[in-house]
Amino acid sequence: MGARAGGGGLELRFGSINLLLLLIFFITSLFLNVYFIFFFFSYSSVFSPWSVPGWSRSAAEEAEAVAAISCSGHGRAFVDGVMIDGRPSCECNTCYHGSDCSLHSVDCPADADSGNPLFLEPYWYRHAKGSAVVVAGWHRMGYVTTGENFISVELERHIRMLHRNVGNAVADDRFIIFGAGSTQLLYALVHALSPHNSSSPASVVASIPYYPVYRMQVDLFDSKLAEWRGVTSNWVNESSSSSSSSSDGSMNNFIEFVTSPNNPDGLLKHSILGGSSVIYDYAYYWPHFTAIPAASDHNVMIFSSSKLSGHAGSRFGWALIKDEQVYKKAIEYMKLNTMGVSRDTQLRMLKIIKVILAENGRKGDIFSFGYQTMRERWTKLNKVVSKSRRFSLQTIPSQYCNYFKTIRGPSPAYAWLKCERDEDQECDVVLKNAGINGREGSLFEADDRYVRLSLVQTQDDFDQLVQKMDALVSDHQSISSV
Ligand SMILES: Cc1ncc(COP(=O)(O)O)c(C=O)c1O
Repeated sequence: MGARAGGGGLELRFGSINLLLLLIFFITSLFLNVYFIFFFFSYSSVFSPWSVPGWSRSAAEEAEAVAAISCSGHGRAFVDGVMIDGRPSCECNTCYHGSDCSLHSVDCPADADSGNPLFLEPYWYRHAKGSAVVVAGWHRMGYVTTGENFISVELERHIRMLHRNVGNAVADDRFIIFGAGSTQLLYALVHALSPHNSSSPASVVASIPYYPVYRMQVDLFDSKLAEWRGVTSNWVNESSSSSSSSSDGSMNNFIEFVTSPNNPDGLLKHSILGGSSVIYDYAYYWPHFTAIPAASDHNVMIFSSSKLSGHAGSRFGWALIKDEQVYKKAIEYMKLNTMGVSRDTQLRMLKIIKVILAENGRKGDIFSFGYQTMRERWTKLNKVVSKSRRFSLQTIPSQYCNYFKTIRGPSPAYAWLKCERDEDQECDVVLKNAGINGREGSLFEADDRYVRLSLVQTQDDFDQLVQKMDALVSDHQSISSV
């Protein structure tokens, strides 16, 4: 009995060991199964990594945490900002400082110099949700994208739609190229329009006052294909007579830049030479800055997101081109120069243009917002400047706008201020002494009695400009009344 009982105890012991082994085997197998299933879903080529939910969550959380950093309404923090105390620091507007941009320097000069289009920043704050883009680590790592010549098919389609909706340019049945800002396209098109089989270079010209980068690029690249020849009006007779007289095509090779509305004076401009090689720079041909009298339909038209949406930092521009040969030469230039525009930029611009299109025509769309902001600024500055006869501003006529379907007043990107007194030969010095930094007329090959004042920067920049201008004008009034 005892022996049997002992044998039964042994059996029981073996039974428990078996059970334990079984349990260990079961747990190990469970663990391995979970591990392999996880591995399979995470790294298998059948199920891509983006099928793992929540992979963008930490990036979104990081972006939202940085957006929540308070910079007192006088600055902003960015995810890639300089880190201080473990978080990105505030980047303050001009004349504001301190860790949260709350301190204002009264003696600081107003910055009306640059064309930095931050007047549109508040619009994008309002549309933060719709305009956010998630860029995965593996997003379009290769050189290619959906279309030929490194161009996104969808972005191209949306750009054409945008022109159709705004009515500022004929974009259908036109070739399109993208550039790293319109800056890159300016010279790409000079190159493309230059006759490659002529014995002498094309003459590149523009009308005073003109955007100086045209001249600077032609001079810098110093190509045997194109040469800067200065002011368009000097060549009117030459270009019309030369076309018949020259056998090698030397003097009729004019490339004329036309900026409309013009930087710096905001006026709508047309070609003077009337040739076929005219580059229409339409960086500002959007309802924020001008009435849109008609859809333009020229051979070469350049646009820029910098002044359309305010995303100057994304460096994106495009050109609409009628002639296939010109297009091919421009594409060749772009291929050798940068192999197209950053695919990350194209992704971001697609989203931005989608938001613009979705809002298009609604109350508060980007064009209404842009026009209202620029119109208010222009009206305010005019009121201050008109208090004294020492200064004057350019006159821009009110005009019917096909976009707003009404006659609208001027809302230029820049004030082209003139010092009217004989002794104020250098207007920018007069302004500098009053704490206003503008851009002197001679930079645009105009008289130094003129200064360009930027109206497209932050509201803080504009407020400081108006305040300093008011003080200058009031000062002059009190002196002249003594
Ligand atoms: C008339 C004009 N064209 C072109 C540009 C270049 O713009 P972006 O290279 O930012 O597109 C500017 C910039 O201010 C401009 O004023």
